[in-house]
Amino acid sequence: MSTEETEAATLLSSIRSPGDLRDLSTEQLEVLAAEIRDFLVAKVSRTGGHLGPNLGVVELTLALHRVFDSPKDRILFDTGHQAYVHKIVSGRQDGFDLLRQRGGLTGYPSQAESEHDIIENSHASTALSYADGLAKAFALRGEPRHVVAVVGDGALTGGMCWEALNNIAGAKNPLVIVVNDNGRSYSPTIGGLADHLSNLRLNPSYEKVLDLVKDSLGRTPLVGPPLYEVLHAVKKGIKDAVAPQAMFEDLGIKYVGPVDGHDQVAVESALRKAKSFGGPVIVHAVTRKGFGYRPAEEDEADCLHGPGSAFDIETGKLLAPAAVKWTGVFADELVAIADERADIVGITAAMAEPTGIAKLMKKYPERAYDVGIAEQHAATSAAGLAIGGLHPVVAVYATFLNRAFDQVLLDVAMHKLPVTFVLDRAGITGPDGPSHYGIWDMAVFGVVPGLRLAAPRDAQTVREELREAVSIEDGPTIVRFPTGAVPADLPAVRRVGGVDGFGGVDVLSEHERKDVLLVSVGAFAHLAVDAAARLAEQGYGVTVVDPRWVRPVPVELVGLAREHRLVVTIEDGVRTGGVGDAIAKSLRDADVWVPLRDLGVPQAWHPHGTRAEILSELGLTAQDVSRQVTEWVSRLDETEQPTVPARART
Ligand SMILES: Cc1ncc(C[n+]2csc(CCOP(=O)(O)OP(=O)(O)O)c2C)c(N)n1
Ligand SMILES: CC(=O)[C@@H](O)[C@H](O)COP(=O)(O)O
Ligand SMILES: [Mg+2]
Repeated sequence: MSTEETEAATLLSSIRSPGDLRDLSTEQLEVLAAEIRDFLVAKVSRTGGHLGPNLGVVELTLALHRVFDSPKDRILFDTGHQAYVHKIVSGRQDGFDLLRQRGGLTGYPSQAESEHDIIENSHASTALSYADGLAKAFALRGEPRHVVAVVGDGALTGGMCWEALNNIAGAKNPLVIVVNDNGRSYSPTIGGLADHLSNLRLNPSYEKVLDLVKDSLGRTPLVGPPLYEVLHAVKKGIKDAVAPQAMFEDLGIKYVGPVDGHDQVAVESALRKAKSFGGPVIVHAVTRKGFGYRPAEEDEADCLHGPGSAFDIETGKLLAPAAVKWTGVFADELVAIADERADIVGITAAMAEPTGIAKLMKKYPERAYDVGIAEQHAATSAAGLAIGGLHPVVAVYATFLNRAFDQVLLDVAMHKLPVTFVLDRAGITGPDGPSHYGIWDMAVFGVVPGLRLAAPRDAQTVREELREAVSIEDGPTIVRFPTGAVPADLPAVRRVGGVDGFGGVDVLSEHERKDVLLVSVGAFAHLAVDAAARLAEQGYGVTVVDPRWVRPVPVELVGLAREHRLVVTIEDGVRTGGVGDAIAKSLRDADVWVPLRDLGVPQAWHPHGTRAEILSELGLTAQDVSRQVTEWVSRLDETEQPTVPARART
């Protein structure tokens, strides 16, 4: 290893807390930045994670921790997916081998991991609101502590940011907002704000001219520097003409920038200026997502925003073989439907590729809208589209629709509008942890009057239920499915009920005995059929059904329940208020008193890990379900006929 490499290797390993950064020279910081980038690529290429965003904030994060004194000063990261460098410099380098893995580092800030961390919620556009509140608290308590919020240009398209900016400007508390402007969410950031920012960021003419002048003048000692200052003033003039600071400064928020987010000295200088300003101030840092790692810089789709698993360092390509995913099945069927119906349009909240809307956008660009990270707007804009005679399909991750409950309830459902919400990543997702778990939708949206919710079990039912959903014209529909590869198709042995191609309950497996009606929601179908087979080996007869449309509860389930001794439900969602609860209520309302036991996700904050690990820990496996049902049925045997065991009964 060369001396420089030896020094580099010891430099990063010598950083155990942010304080270790403060005495480093500019040259050492350059070496450290390179060392951190190597570290990020080496580690994330093995675990997967948010590589692109973190490569883009190396200098910025080092500058933040050199200018501010965390944790006395509080540094907040919006969304938090770009906090790996923050973790690296705050004593957690050793944890990266288990990044986003069960028992290892989370992929977002974590108060349990460090006193330097605050926001654990990975939902975008929240940091400025936290910052507003923190700054008010420090002001009220008379604590001279700085608050710094790092917010991406994508997150800045979220409505909460503007609610916060309005309050921050009004409160006038000292507060530093760093806009980490890399011009992208996943894909290029959309909207008027993005255009404004990009006008400033991407106007290479005077930037390059200025750099050229700066270099050449620097070599002419007498005339050089003063003339450069004059030119710089000219640039400021140009900047004032196009820069968005007018928008911010009219609000009462000072604007500093734009500053090259990869120029350590420039960033630190801007942050120091902001720190001493004494009021709310925005530092506009222009960065590049994936900076310093060619496969990320050249990745057109999303600059290697978040490879989900290990990838080849040379190419950035995932090592895992490509599988047919739920998302792909949805995307293909959506385009097929759009081919047939001109009224179908798609909406994404800055996640066209991850949700599959990109496929519709590619074929019908005029019929697919990227609204930015703005799920509430997406829902109500969809209401507008529906009123205008179209049938919008809003594709978001299940967890992100939580923030649009009011819009779905009162803007869409109360007006009985034909809007279809496709919720990808529904249920336990895994590596992104509790704020990404899409476990609330069947409970939360299940109470919306007139809303119908479907949970497909395989590719065939995704196609079927998506078509049923877009055929509904008198209210909203939800189609929800989990992350990952879609399982093999599981055809029904028969369908009970259903009218005109809508609804009906699929029987997936049955037995001559009718001990248990096992109601399997969505992707748990294979698990349920497997559990039933295990129970049959013990002599218990299980009928496995897939309700398909789970909210409101299909009436057919009441009749099926009557025929059995016990009803068991299993769902990839919270138990409280979930499908099991709703079915139990339906049985009571129908005076059907068959006992019901519901399996699902307990109402708690569940850790990150793989989807399989977390489901196993929750007892949501075929083996656990069959064991649990055996226990329940045995108890029934005892209460019904204490002396004659079930198996001996003829
Ligand atoms: C409410 C919400 N919607 C969608 C997402 C998914 N998401 C995660 S990161 C990201 C892009 C964020 O872009 P930006 O804020 O510019 O940060 P960058 O990745 O560019 O650093 C999105 C859309 C989210 N985390 N929260
Ligand atoms: C930070 C964020 O919200 C997303 O980038 C998320 O990590 C994507 O998860 P998937 O890997 O399921 O697409
Ligand atoms: Mg961005």
